[in-house]
Amino acid sequence: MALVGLVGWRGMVGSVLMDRMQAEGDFAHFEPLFFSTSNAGGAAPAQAKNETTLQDAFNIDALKRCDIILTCQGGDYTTEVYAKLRAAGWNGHWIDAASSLRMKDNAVIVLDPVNMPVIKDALAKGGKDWIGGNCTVSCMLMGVGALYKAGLVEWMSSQTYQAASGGGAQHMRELLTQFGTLNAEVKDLLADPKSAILEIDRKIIGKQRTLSAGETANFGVPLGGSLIPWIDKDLGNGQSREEWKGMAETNKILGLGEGFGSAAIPVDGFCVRIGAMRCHSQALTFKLKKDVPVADLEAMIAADNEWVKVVPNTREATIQDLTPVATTGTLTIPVGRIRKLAMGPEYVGAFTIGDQLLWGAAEPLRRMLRILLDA
Ligand SMILES: NC(=O)C1=CN([C@@H]2O[C@H](COP(=O)(O)OP(=O)(O)OC[C@H]3O[C@@H](n4cnc5c(N)ncnc54)[C@H](OP(=O)(O)O)[C@@H]3O)[C@@H](O)[C@H]2O)C=CC1
Ligand SMILES: N[C@@H](CC(=O)OP(=O)(O)O)C(=O)O
Repeated sequence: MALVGLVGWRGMVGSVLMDRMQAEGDFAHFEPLFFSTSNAGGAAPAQAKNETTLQDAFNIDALKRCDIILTCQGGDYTTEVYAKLRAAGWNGHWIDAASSLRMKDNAVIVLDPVNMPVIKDALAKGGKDWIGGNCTVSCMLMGVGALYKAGLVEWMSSQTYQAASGGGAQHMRELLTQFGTLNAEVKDLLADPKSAILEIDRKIIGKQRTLSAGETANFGVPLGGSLIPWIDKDLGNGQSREEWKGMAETNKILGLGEGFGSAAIPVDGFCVRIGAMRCHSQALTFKLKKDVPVADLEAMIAADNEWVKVVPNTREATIQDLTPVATTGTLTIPVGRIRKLAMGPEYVGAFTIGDQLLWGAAEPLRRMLRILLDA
């Protein structure tokens, strides 16, 4: 039975992964070896079989024992360990949630319902590095990948509404703390139905502008009752790194662009942090290569995979089924608001949502592990 090293299993992404692996019976297919960066020698979780002690996640000899390593520990860990491990002669499979290795030539961005042919091709050529995609990109392609697969997309623009969880657990806590502080500021006024709304508004903006450093330590500015139109690093060319990933990763996942000897499809837009908990939403604008009826587009999207769900473009269906609240904790990828735009018959709009800890992070990794184990 393959020995699979699990690193980062108790973090937020790792915990979602462990839950999914448990639910799918994955542990029956391998011998797990649990690692820790902070508690080597401690007790491994209940899923451990023969190896019940936590291994040191920085111990190259311990890591070298594994046939496969799956890490959700983060980019700093990958940067510190991966090269040393390969330099020490380890030739196993490396599955990783972090972005560090994604754009390396020998790495495949894994999203098998969308790019199984790319994965199979790399496997046949001896590929060993399998990296999860950026959460917005993975969720978007799970929703509207059908249009790309059909070769219909001339370009796409995405405007994202990204949840606090994308920053990590502390960001989710900070958002809720801010909401609590704001509510407390106007609690008495809210309880009085005769109080003036502009007085409430004045007190809220006053509080938002004077939140303590501790209450904005993670986002840097207030997010509760506001938004932040910048995610990840400043690339210095007007684009954020999160926005850059949209085109770079979409094309790499699909096996398009320079590295594959074909033209890349332009993808660009703005990435915005909003006060949702763990679902990333996106408003998409497509320029299609030809005029395709909306009903045909809906049918193609609906038939693409078992998780995508076309939401009828009506008010009632949209507000019920096309929200982060409806989507959180599920593998369903709703796609709605599909309609022709005023710019012309080739211009199509759509809105899609995904749980960024499931399809956005843990699920593609879990599935890649099963692909390797079942090969
Ligand atoms: N958050 C996200 O939305 C996404 C994250 N990713 C990638 O996954 C990586 C991990 O993200 P995420 O899971 O959010 O990170 P977390 O901060 O939740 O967990 C990372 C590690 O922190 C350590 N840790 C320290 N204190 C605690 C604690 N109280 N509870 C749990 N773990 C603790 C654990 O390591 P140990 O057990 O060794 O101490 C854990 O594996 C990211 O850096 C990123 O590269 C990818 C896609 C989306
Ligand atoms: N940057 C994403 C989360 C993430 O971890 O992305 P990546 O895996 O591309 O670093 C967000 O903040 O919503």
